[in-house]
Amino acid sequence: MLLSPSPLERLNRARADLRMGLPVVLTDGTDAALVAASETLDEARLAAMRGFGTVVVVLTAHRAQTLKARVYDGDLSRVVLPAEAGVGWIEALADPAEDLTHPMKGPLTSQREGDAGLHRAAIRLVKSAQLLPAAVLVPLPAAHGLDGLTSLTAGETEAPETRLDPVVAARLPMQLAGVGRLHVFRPQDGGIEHYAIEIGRPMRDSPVLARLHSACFTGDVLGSLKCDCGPQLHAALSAMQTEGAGVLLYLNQEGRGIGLANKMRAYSLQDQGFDTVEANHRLGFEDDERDFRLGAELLRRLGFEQVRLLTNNPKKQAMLESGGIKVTERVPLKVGLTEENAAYLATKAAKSGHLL
Ligand SMILES: Nc1nc2c(ncn2[C@@H]2O[C@H](COP(=O)(O)OP(=O)(O)OP(=O)(O)O)[C@@H](O)[C@H]2O)c(=O)[nH]1
Ligand SMILES: [Zn+2]
Repeated sequence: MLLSPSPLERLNRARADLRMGLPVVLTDGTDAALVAASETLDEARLAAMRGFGTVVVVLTAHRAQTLKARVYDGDLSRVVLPAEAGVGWIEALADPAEDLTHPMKGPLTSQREGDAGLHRAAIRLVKSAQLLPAAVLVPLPAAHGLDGLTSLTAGETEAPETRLDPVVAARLPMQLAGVGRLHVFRPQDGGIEHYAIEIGRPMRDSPVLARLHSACFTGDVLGSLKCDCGPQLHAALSAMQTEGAGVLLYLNQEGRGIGLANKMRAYSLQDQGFDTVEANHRLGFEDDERDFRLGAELLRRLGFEQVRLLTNNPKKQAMLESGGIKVTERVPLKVGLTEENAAYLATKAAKSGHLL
């Protein structure tokens, strides 16, 4: 029917459902399962899920290793929910906040038999909802229909490259960069908007000075000393002002794509002595969960094919190039070193390939 939601629309609906604590149905042709996010599931819905059979908590291998749970599926582990365990137990499994003060007790039993395809899709889904990467899953009898719940196939949880549509652009005079134009772009999947700021009147037929800046509420807005984002943002705007032209993409990928709530969880772990990469792993994330295809798509939409990229991150350059944008030059952006962020910057250089 013309009015029914497309796979992409159902994907975005599923993310909203999980954030509300509502389970969704995942299928893969032969099997089906009910999936909820560990972080938002309540006791009543957990009890209803138990009615279908053995419930498992799906953890990423990173998180499972921290908890010493066995990993039989490569990148993830399916931990069986004990009969007496409730949502508090699930939360302790998912959230490392209390790992040191209240270590998980008792051996964790991981499932070994059967296929983990739906479990993998479940992790992908909760991550893309910017929740803790731990899902609660129970197999459903194949023919079981659950009215009103959003249903997706495992394949549909893999977000295709997001198309972005221009919404509006308007003139913006700025302290550091002079007069520019701010463009707002909206992803077709209904996700969060991203911004592009054109400084001056950049030409389309020569490489433009460009910055792809990932949102950092703490650094950009609050002037946090834990990272270098604020000074980098300001230095990029100033460089574009000096040059008379440039384009700054402000991508809403807070916390290298894990969202502010998870970034603050990572900061708590950093206060316990873990570095920025270890903290992401303890939470169950990869070092960097950003999708830089977005930047290439935005530049193309604005008519830019070649850039001189302000960055210290060679991966950004590589991703842009694989997205079809020619990077004629990498322009280093080394500003904002403080006593508080020296270790953070050193870790990025040692573990994430950033150039010092
Ligand atoms: N997960 C996590 N994210 C962080 C932490 N500190 C900063 N961030 C995020 O890291 C991202 C940094 O973005 P950028 O400065 O654009 O990228 P970059 O990889 O540092 O590369 P550059 O172009 O060299 O700056 C932002 O999304 C910040 O919110 C942290 O300790 N943990
Ligand atoms: Zn920052």
